Amino acid sequence: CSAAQIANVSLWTRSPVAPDTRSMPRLPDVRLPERVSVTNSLPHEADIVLLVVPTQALRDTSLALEKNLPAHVPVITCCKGMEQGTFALPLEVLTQTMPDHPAAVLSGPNFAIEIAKGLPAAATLAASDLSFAQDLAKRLTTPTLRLYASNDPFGVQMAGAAKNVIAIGAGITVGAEMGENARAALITRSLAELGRLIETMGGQARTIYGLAGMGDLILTATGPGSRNYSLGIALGRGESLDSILAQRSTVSEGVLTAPTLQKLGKQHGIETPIINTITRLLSGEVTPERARDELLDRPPALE
Ligand SMILES: NC(=O)C1=CN([C@@H]2O[C@H](COP(=O)(O)OP(=O)(O)OC[C@H]3O[C@@H](n4cnc5c(N)ncnc54)[C@H](O)[C@@H]3O)[C@@H](O)[C@H]2O)C=CC1
Ligand SMILES: O=C(CO)COP(=O)(O)O
Repeated sequence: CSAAQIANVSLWTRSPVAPDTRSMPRLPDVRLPERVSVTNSLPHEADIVLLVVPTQALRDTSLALEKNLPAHVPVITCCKGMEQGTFALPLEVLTQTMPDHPAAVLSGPNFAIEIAKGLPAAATLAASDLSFAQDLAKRLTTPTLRLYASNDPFGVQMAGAAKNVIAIGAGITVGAEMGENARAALITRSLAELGRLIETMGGQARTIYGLAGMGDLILTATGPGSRNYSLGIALGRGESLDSILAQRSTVSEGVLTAPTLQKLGKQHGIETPIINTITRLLSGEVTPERARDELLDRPPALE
């Protein structure tokens, strides 16, 4: 059956839902459908669970969920980041916290507000067992959200995490008024860099050209609705990272993912000049102008 036929959706959330308008602070102007019931208790039974919390909260949230949920229930992570300290991708976290649950990842160019409004979109549903991914994709596809199955969960997660870092870089080019050519060059060359990283670490290089890679990059490295991109714009204009973060109540995953990716690249001996530069920009080690000069000054290379 498709999600269009799923009768009951239970939304576990800490956020308040206005009883009269059924709207939430993070999704203003959207009325939750009547078939969505809102709860602040974790579920004891479900057909499928989607975990949508900031990556750094995934371990605690999934541990709490594991205590409640029977082992057969599939869990899908929608997180786009890497755990600080452990370098774990979301599915690795779930393998440790919910080892008896079949798990998958959902990722793609999907601003939550547009999905909630029922605007058309597509995404990738990935699991190492392709038939499991295909089954979940079929069950969660709706008339407005088309899901494609993939057997490269590693590549999909790396792409989803890394695109947030690149979106910050793209925002910086805009905030620092470097022009649209610079943003296009940064996005395009980042695809080569991320493809290298994914392939060397055991994923499929072509995943970077799919919805979770290029698709999400096109969205978040150009769309003002992206928190990572808008954070980059503010940084490029000269605001400090601390002051930008102090004004925000929701997560901008790229800030913590950048140094983690940089370390991973180094560990695996992979050249990641764009990720390294964005990491140094975030830590205040270089100015946008210096970063621009360093990237342009690199030795000649084949495309
Ligand atoms: N917002 C979007 O358009 C999309 C977000 N994502 C990804 O989904 C994940 C969550 O993103 P958002 O929902 O936008 O983030 P958010 O910052 O709005 O937080 C989501 C929910 O997690 C809860 N939360 C925050 N910290 C928590 C903690 N320590 N313990 C338990 N719950 C906690 C919040 O109360 C909120 O209800 C991120 O990895 C993001 O990259 C993926 C696709 C689209
Ligand atoms: O991942 C997203 C859309 O696909 C959301 O991007 P931001 O976290 O940058 O807002």
